[in-house]
Amino acid sequence: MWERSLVLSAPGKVILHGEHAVVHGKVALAVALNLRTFLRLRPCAEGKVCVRLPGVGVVRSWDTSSLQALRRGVAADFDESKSPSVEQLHTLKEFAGIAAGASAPESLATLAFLYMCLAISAKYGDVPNVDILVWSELPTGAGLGSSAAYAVCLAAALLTACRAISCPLKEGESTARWTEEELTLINSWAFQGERVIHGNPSGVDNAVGTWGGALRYQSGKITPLKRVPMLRILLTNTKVPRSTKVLVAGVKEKILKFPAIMNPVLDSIDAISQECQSVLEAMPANPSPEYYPVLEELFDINQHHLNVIGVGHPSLDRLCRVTASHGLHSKLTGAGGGGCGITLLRPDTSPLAMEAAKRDLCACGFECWETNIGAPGVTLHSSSSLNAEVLHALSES
Ligand SMILES: Nc1ncnc2c1ncn2[C@@H]1O[C@H](COP(=O)(O)OP(=O)(O)OP(=O)(O)O)[C@@H](O)[C@H]1O
Ligand SMILES: C[C@@](O)(CCO)CC(=O)[O-]
Ligand SMILES: [Mg+2]
Repeated sequence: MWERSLVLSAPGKVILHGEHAVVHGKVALAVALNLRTFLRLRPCAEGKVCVRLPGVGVVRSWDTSSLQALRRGVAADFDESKSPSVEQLHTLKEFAGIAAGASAPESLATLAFLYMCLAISAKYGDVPNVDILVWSELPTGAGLGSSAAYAVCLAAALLTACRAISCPLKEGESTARWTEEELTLINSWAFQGERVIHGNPSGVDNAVGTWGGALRYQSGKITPLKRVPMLRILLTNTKVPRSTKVLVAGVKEKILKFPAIMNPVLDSIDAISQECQSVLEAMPANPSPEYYPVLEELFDINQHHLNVIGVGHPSLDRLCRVTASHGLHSKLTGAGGGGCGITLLRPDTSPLAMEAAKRDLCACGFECWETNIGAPGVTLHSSSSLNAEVLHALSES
């Protein structure tokens, strides 16, 4: 029986370099964003599991006993190292009334919840009677890792409710984080949730959502960057919807069709990530403008490569043209095909030039904002540490 009320959160991410190539074993550099997904976990007294996901319009509840029965029917061998099987997902879809090929946000979010709830509780005990509310500052499906932040929050909440990990927030503390070992477990289960949503994720997004900061990621190996300078980044959401799952599948198809053409492009993206890492680690904390031409050129080259592998979009071309007219360099971030782009701001970019660029981007119907990067990973919060907007969103019942 779960008795406490908890709030936890995980950050979204920005990929500086290496999106898509990272799915094929290349290096990616990613940083946590100061926009987060929040989850409130409360006991649900009447033998029920309740889930509210206002971001994707889901309000569902199930009897705990029916989930226990479903769990026995799906398979007993759930593990954080095992991918969800086609048969398991098929059974869960039938149970939740989700059509076979459904890929709508609410269907994927419900399926990921059901899978993680059954799999985690099968490994660590009974399905807990919990009431879960998820609210996010992140736009959904825009390249900022909303699926991973959601999966990391679910993994942390469900593992805590099943007592597979501790509840480290002490009386009087405003925030707390889990141990490295517990974070590793949260990350592994979040990866399974990402698999339900994405099909074939690399794991970079859930790693950043779990550990935060700035990371180099390659084939499951997570290395925090030695030193990250204060980078100013303008984030622009083109608001063109797209699905990471579809884009990742499209790149795979292109590689299979033209291996001799596509593999060198992926190798070049890998080299860009490595070059960028060397430059970042050599930069002082408050870098002077002379470091920027290389970073800008790497943005330009990678943006061309991402177009070559088929994940560009006319809206992203426009974003790059608009910022270039103000002397600024941009690339898409995340899966592409629309969604968000990032623009590197130089220390000597004048406030006037930035305002002019923002005005022109907004005139295209885009939304933009300057971001802080390197936010903390998954975190437990006391209610008193939450700002008014988050408290308001989480007090909806
Ligand atoms: N706040 C949320 N509540 C419930 N489900 C969410 C939430 N945020 C994201 N999701 C799930 O994640 C899906 C979006 O994932 P997708 O990977 O396509 O985009 P993204 O993670 O925002 O971008 P990227 O993977 O390129 O960084 C949604 O369709 C939904 O199923
Ligand atoms: C496109 C991709 O590389 C990043 C999505 O944020 C997919 C992944 O790594 O899982
Ligand atoms: Mg995603």
